Amino acid sequence: MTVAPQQRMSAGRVLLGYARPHRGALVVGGVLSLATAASGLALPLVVRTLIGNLGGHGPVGGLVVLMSVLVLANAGIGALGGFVLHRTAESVVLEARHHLIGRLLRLRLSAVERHEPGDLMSRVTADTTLLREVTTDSLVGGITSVLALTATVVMMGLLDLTLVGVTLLALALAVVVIGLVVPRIHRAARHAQESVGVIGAALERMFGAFRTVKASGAEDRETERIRAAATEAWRASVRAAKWESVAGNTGGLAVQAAFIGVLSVGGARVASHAIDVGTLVAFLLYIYYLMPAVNQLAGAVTQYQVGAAAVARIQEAEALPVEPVGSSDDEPVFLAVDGPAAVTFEGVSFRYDPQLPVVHDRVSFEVPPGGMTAFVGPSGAGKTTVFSLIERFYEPGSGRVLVDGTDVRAWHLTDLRSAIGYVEQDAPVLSGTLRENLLFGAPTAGRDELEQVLDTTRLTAMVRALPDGLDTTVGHRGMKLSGGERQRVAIARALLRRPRLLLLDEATSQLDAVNEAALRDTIADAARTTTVLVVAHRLSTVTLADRIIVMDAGRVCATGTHRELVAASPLYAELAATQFLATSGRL
Ligand SMILES: Nc1ncnc2c1ncn2[C@@H]1O[C@H](COP(=O)(O)OP(=O)(O)OP(=O)(O)O)[C@@H](O)[C@H]1O
Repeated sequence: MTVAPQQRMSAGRVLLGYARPHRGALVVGGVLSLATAASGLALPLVVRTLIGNLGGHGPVGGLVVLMSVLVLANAGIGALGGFVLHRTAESVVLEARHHLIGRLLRLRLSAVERHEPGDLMSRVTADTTLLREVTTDSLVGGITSVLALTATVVMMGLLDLTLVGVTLLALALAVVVIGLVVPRIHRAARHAQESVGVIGAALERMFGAFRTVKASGAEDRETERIRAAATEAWRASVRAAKWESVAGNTGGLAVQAAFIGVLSVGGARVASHAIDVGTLVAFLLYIYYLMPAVNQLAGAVTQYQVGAAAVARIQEAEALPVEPVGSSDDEPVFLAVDGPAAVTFEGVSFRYDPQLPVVHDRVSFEVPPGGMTAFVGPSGAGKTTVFSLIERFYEPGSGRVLVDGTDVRAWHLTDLRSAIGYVEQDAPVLSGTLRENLLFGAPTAGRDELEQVLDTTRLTAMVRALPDGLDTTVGHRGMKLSGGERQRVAIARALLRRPRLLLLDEATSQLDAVNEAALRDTIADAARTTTVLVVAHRLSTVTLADRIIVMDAGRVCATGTHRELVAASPLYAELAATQFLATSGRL
């Protein structure tokens, strides 16, 4: 998954964007960190005075108390500052997650279909988590370490400029080495995060088809796939750790080198009376204080590389196309009409992707309001795609899809979808209670409506037989419901939205006689109050239809009633004779 360069903001700007709402807390955390460093910086000056006073040249007791106070203040302020910064870092992670989640649910179907769900999930979970360290280590750590470094060097400058020169020379070497290592850290971190995405995708594939994996005896092979992805993530992380370690220790090494240089040059300057011993000791203590600041800065630079790789992956997910909130011309059409809706296809041509074959080739038909219309045709004829275009999951390449005479692109998307009830072929049951499942599309529906819909979908008896009635938990993907029950639960969910248009993609699986009759009655009842379009796989459904649209290879090849089509359409006659499931004996 890649994003055009012009769409990309620098990782730093993106991070600042996430951090902006929390800038107050960041500043407080940063100031507390600085105060910690400052209280530490004062210590060498006190030490210098103390050494000067030793041997009876001045008071010592008060200075020892002052040193103790500084040490305690250093610890207390440090702890508070650390907490404030970590809390803020968590808030930055939350900010990034909220932003990303808000976009993910509005993604276009085509964008989601072209990506591994597990990888998309890892961008919300794993990649955003990395922003926590980036915020504390890079954003705040970077700024505070630069300030602390500057302050330390200024304090050193007040003591002796020659020794400052020696110190900076040693530090310059570290800058060169870290500069060389940084791109390697970025590449390794990026690779590690991609591998975590691959683990997510592999897990999703395995859990998504758990029964098939077991039934196919593919446990070992799938385990190997996931392990391979995990090993790849380990390998890349170890590579990143290696370069991070080089960068981190180069900073420490430079400070040690500065220590030796200052000791040698400083010793010579003490011998030549250019500076006194107290100044040299104070200077050496400052070098000791330089160590954490230099290490922090090196950590900030390396963490930034990890964060930049994470930000790039988050940005890729955010750059995926989302559905328009309003209509295409942004003038919402509010069709506050009740009752069944009409549907018209006017010369609709469509393909899912420019590289894929045409799925609809100038499809035209008209469905008046009310009644039941069945779409039939061989597998792959483009029947389900009709529903996807009505729902505006995709847009036609040419031609128009009209609902109630208005192009679906002119409808406000929310209005359009709230006018439609859609039952997918493999209707999913969401984890939760039966009640939650039913109210999913209409959370405010009342008890009476619920009972009425249960009645329409012939579910009342089943619900009564359940131990907890509507509050029975239906497992992950509705494993506790039969195929027929699942389909009727999905129809009930759709009907509770009081749709003006019900799109029902009939399951291809065989149903028992009871479920078959229940489904048939359900559809007949629904067609009394709403326009029902059914992708039909059963003869019992098509014989019920007021009109049947026969599709073949992306075209409408015949329209009529069952009786008319059996006589007029050879394709329909063949389908009726050979392909429809569950003949109800009404040919
Ligand atoms: N999301 C998609 N991305 C790419 N191609 C798709 C997608 N959905 C369907 N297709 C392809 O479009 C063609 C028509 O599919 P569609 O689901 O509309 O057929 P159908 O008539 O409903 O078939 P069936 O009766 O088997 O459900 C098929 O060749 C299918 O492979």
